[in-house]
Amino acid sequence: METREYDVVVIGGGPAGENAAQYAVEGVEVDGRAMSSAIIERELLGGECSYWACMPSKALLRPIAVADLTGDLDGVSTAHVAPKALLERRDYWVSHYDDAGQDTWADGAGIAVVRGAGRLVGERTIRVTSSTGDVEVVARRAVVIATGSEPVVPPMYADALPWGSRDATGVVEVPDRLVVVGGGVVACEAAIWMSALGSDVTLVVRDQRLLGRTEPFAGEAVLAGLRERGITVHLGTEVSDVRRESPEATGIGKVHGGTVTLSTTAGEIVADELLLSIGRTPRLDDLGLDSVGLTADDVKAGRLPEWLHAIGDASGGPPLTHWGKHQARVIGARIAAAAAGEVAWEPDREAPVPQVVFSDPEVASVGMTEAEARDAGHDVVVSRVPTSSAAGTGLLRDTVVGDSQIVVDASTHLLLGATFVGVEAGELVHAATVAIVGDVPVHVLRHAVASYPTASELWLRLLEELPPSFRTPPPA
Ligand SMILES: Cc1cc2nc3c(=O)[nH]c(=O)nc-3n(C[C@H](O)[C@H](O)[C@H](O)COP(=O)(O)OP(=O)(O)OC[C@H]3O[C@@H](n4cnc5c(N)ncnc54)[C@H](O)[C@@H]3O)c2cc1C
Ligand SMILES: NC(=O)c1ccc[n+]([C@@H]2O[C@H](COP(=O)([O-])OP(=O)(O)OC[C@H]3O[C@@H](n4cnc5c(N)ncnc54)[C@H](O)[C@@H]3O)[C@@H](O)[C@H]2O)c1
Repeated sequence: METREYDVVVIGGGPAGENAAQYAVEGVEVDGRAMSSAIIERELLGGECSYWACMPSKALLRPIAVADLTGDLDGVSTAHVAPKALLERRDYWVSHYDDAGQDTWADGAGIAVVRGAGRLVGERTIRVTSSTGDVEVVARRAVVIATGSEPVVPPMYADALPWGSRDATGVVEVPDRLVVVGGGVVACEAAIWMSALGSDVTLVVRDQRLLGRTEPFAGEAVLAGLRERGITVHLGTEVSDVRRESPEATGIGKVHGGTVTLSTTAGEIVADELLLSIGRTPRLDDLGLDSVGLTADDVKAGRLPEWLHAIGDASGGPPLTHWGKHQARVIGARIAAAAAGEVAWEPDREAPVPQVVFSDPEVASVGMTEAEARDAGHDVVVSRVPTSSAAGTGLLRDTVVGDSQIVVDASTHLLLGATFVGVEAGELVHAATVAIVGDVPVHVLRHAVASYPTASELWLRLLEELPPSFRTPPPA
């Protein structure tokens, strides 16, 4: 069998893996020789994010948001979604499911791409299996696991061949009636584009609220937004049985057989397709972890030998592209520094994780919710204002919905968390991320002047709503 050797070998070419392969070796020379890296990829280079997750979902949601906006702005004619053109836009943004562009990028960055499924067979050694035969790939210095995650499908659902997120983002046949199980991020985003494409959408949510990890007021605003679109949402509803007439694996985005019937605590729900979106789990099976004496739990807990690293969804951390890419930069710098006999500089604590949900209204958050901050023992002060309450936000639409909130530590005046709901939420949250990472107390943040009339002036409103004692440093 052919053996190839590189300094760094990354299993999985999603956004996390690609960044790790680049950062671990870029500009690094050891013993007068440039460091080398390889990515092992069994599907499309670019990963879930590029073809079946972030890119297609956002490509579908943006025109819908723009059409909605024109319906809510005097002085402009209302635009309407054109389903065929919307799917063509999706196809453009996923490069028609062709990864030639990513191949060109890897080539330009000097990263080797080994096609096939990678499996550890010993320390720093990976067997890559493909239709053209097996190759052994050896890492001189480090192996990075970046194999992503896959949707959770409990046995009760498996025989019905439900849609997963790949089917929703890759939709080809629009079912007349779509039932979505789950009330998280995928459900709240996919319900919007499936409804805009013409499906009659029903959400079945086990919890009493949507987007359970965010502030309750955010989930309430998204619930109202979905219902306003004519989407039915059953909260606090358990599914006890799933039946489907003639299930058939017809392919991604096509209807997978006959009528689906769900028995639920809200009654029987009949639909033409079922989208199951109840979370994802790290993809660590079939990776040969046992060959090096490890289990999936070791990977998720970070109990790894010094030559092995895990990043992105596979690491069990927050399953978000930007977080995986951040981990890749940190791990990449560690590998590069170690090769040079140095230790990479890192801040003394982990960065807060921001997330933007591209629902309607949009929800963006970073750091702790109020409840999480109190549970962690902080004495907190909270400021919440309507997102419409700055001139800059008010001007953006005729109807600005949602609230925005900051959570502040009462003794240090440091920001612990922030949540924005509504227009420009995804852009407004970055200032909060910067303030948290930079330890900027709110009495200093007041002096970061936002231009009038921009959405960022909402920060002024949030800071003004804090008690006056938060305008000067806390007593020593
Ligand atoms: C519908 C949807 C929308 C999303 N939208 C957003 C968003 O807007 N913003 C955001 O931040 N996040 C979003 N996410 C999450 C985001 O997609 C993931 O966090 C991200 O893709 C994780 O990147 P990764 O590199 O860790 O893994 P992946 O992107 O899953 O890539 C892993 C790669 O590893 C390959 N692989 C796996 N096993 C092997 C093996 N044994 N050998 C070789 N190759 C292997 C796979 O083929 C894949 O290409 C979304 C997720 C979904 C489902
Ligand atoms: N804009 C974005 O950043 C974005 C968009 C889509 C997905 N994602 C990522 O993808 C991940 C997966 O998304 P998701 O929506 O599948 O998961 P999620 O964790 O966001 O939501 C899962 C939902 O399913 C429910 N649930 C869990 N187990 C259940 C069960 N057995 N029966 C019924 N309901 C159950 C939960 O209560 C929750 O409502 C997210 O964690 C997110 O990080 C991010």
